[in-house]
Amino acid sequence: MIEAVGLTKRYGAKTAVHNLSFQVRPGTVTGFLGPNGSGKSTTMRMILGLDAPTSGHATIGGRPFRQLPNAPRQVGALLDAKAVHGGRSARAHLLSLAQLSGIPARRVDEVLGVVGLQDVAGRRSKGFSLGMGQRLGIAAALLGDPQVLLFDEPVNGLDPEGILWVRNLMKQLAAEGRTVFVSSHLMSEMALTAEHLIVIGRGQLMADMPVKDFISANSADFARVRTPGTEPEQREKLAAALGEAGARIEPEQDGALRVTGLPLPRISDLAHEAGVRLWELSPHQASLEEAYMRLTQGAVDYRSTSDARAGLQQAPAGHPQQLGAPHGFPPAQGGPAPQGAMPGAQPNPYAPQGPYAPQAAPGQGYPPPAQGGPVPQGPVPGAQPNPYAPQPPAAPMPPAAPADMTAPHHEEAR
Ligand SMILES: Nc1ncnc2c1ncn2[C@@H]1O[C@H](COP(=O)(O)OP(=O)(O)OP(=O)(O)O)[C@@H](O)[C@H]1O
Repeated sequence: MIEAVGLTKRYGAKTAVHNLSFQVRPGTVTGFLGPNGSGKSTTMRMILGLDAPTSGHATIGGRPFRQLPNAPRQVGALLDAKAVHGGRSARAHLLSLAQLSGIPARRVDEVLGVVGLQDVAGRRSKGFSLGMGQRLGIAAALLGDPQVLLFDEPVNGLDPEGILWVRNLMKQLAAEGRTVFVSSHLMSEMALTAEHLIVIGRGQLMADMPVKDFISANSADFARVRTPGTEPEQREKLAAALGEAGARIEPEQDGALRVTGLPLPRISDLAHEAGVRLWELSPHQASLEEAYMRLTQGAVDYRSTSDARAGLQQAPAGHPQQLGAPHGFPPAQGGPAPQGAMPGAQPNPYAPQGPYAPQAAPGQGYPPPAQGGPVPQGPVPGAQPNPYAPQPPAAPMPPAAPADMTAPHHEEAR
């Protein structure tokens, strides 16, 4: 078993991991999820004794990694697949690791077979593709036939067949009674691989639960309800009526309301009784990916901005060009129709309009999210919405970060 207790890591003013406590049990695959920069690798490095915690501690089988007798036989890890001497062949690399740990040389060929690199075992690893490098890293982790395995983003660079192979390998290792801790930022992949999830955002624990509980807690049915965009008071009135009837209401990014806890006919009746006209009342089910994005939305450090292209692409005279949006479609969030759209293109009649288009601030005017989630937090200063990103619903319940974690982020040299 892996255990973290109050694990905290600060790099100067940057808190990478904050007071993280969890257990990773044997016999199941535990997925370790979080957005980029949320502290997954740092946590794994602390578990493996490669980084010293600022406070708290991590143990494997009750002992800190550095106190484990013959650690490579007990713990295997894939942290950085590129951390290989490129001039060495795959076999030579594994042989050197085996020799350092007193592992018999014949084990090298066994693991090369397990990861499917037997035919390229004599090739220098610097010529390996990303996927081959990942396989070599996994081979190194398996070398000592350890009971505890940590994999940091093991499916990076793998093709679909490779991803399936990793998924089955993880499950098989867990079925053999091993402790398998796998990091990823792909919820969809973890939903297929892991039985238990630990989700972090900005170094803090956001969820620690079986995947099936995460699914049932987060992929509930909901209704989307939209009132005329030109009449904000209608939306307020409806939200109040639904709230009184026990619904949970969250604002969606396009100005609609996401309503859980009431069947559609009841919502319709309540709207009618309140004298509110509806422009939309539709049934939905939150996907797991969406649930994860909602959970971690407020804890995302890196957001892309739209590419203005510095005006480099000048439209030829007579052919006005709309940058950053597909021809003929209105911009996201119901802004004005693009000037110079394709001739004959029609505006989207369903696009949200007017003052409702921008998202209402979470927590303003609506009941707070159920289950006492942490305090909502604003977007990264200066961040622009990515017009190409899937549009998750409005901000749910991101965690309040410690003061020093909200400071503008600069990637520091590692
Ligand atoms: N040696 C270091 N010095 C300074 N800052 C660091 C160092 N290592 C990590 N950090 C910072 O700590 C934060 C957490 O990084 P970490 O690599 O653990 O995140 P992650 O969840 O693994 O990210 P990703 O999914 O992108 O790999 C980041 O902001 C990172 O820049």
